Amino acid sequence: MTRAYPAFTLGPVSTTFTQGVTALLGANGAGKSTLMRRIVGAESGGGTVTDEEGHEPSPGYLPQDFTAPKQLTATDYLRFVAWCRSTRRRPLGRADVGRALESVDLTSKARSKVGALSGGMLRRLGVAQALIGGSRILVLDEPTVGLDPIQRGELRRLLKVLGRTHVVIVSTHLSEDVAAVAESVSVLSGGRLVFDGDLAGLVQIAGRTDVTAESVDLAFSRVVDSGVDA
Ligand SMILES: Nc1ncnc2c1ncn2[C@@H]1O[C@H](COP(=O)(O)OP(=O)(O)OP(=O)(O)O)[C@@H](O)[C@H]1O
Repeated sequence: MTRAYPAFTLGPVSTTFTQGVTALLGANGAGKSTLMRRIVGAESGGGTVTDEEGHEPSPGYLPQDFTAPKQLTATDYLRFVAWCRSTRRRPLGRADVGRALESVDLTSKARSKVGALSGGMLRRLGVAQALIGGSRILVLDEPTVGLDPIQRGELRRLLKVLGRTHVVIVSTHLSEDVAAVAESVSVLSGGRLVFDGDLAGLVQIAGRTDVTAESVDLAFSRVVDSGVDA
């Protein structure tokens, strides 16, 4: 797929995402959010995105600038999301909201106002809204950014759990996130895919077998410097 802005071009990017967590790694401005918006259909451009049956998917999406109305309770907000995503064939309601809150470990905050949630909880609420509708594909744009180490740890654990049942595509520029949660990595540089494979294959590029933030950093620098398309 492609997307051209006046001063930036994404792609052509051709890749396949599978069940588990794939980290989309890249420096600021590498094109991660643009690629994610193309995947979820929030941005037009060249090429197509299809699921395994060849249909256009409707992934659950956590945008980078996720917010929710502060005066609503977590439940009321999610019920509104469920109502928006309901179709005649598939009405969504109370049970779907309950399941989404449980999945992100926010059941105890169901009646709390959005404005009273911590940054980490708000981000988990963002993941909960992405789960409403039951898509197997989750596209999460920098879900750990701005969180403190404890909140980041909680979110990483959540991503790992979701990766057991979903195709989770998560963008980050933190090599710690990649080392902690990803099975696969797609590295973007200047709008081009310069690595696409499993985490062990990425660190091998730096001559390493250990998966740590340091080995990921080293390999990331190598693939970005080489600039060879994946
Ligand atoms: N709507 C737009 N119109 C014009 N240019 C855009 C638009 N959106 C993004 N860009 C440009 O495309 C490039 C890639 O942006 P993008 O937000 O996809 O990168 P990113 O890797 O997600 O960066 P970050 O990590 O900082 O969020 C940037 O140079 C940005 O200025």
